[in-house]
Amino acid sequence: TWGYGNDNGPATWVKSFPVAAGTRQSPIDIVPTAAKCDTKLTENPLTVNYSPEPAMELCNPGLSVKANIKSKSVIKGGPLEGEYKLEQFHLHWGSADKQGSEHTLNGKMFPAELHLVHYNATKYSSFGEAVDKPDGLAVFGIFLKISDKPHQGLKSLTDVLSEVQYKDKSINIKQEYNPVCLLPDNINKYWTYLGSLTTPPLCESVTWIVFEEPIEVSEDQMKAFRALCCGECGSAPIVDNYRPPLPLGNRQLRASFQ
Ligand SMILES: CC(C)NC[C@H](O)COc1ccc(S(N)(=O)=O)cc1
Ligand SMILES: [Zn+2]
Repeated sequence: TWGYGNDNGPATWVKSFPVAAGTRQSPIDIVPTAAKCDTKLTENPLTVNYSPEPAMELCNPGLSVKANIKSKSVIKGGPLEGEYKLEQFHLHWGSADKQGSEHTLNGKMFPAELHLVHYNATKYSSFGEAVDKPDGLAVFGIFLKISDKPHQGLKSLTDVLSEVQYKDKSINIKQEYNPVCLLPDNINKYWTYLGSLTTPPLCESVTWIVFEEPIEVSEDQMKAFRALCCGECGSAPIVDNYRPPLPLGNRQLRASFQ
């Protein structure tokens, strides 16, 4: 099956998923000077209405760590038509701080990138129905950068990652958890473009919203992600689970700010 190794990594995915060679693939390199500032985005602010998730499920599907959301947490506005409902969030990270993010900023990689995955609940009845529709999904991309202080919101997760160290392990976070704690302070500054899932099946169904402001995590929190395993005890660590950027091609990258 697909992965991030030499024999099954991003360059091989096109064999089983021909859309990998499509015209609206993700991630991309974000070049702020090439983005068009669109006042329609500022006039129609992005609004986030997340709710606390009681007993949030955290799992290790083998190539990342993922939290599944049951509560009604929704977003709308900005580039979006209709209301999009939060389905799950997960991360991509590197084996070292110099790499790990999927989107890059003027060619620079961040140590990690957080994805909050939403589906168009106005038009579709489930994530599974929305996942392959051109207006099906909206994903928040949030860069992580290293600071000497741990990220308090992520701490509830990084403190228990050892309990989902192995593939197919899952736990419930006891304390109720509101994913709003993962967002940067300023969500009014973002870039947006039409793209895809960054892993197979690579569906061209995502309106990407990548925030300019990173969230700050500690080196110890990065080490906790890097201690997760791809399989059972003794298997390789989950690291460098990122797809390198694809060409923007004819797409317009829009900015919500000057
Ligand atoms: C075909 C469906 C039902 N299964 C899809 C599978 O869950 C993968 O879903 C996803 C969801 C989000 C992303 S990303 N990195 O672009 O945010 C990638 C794959
Ligand atoms: Zn992702």
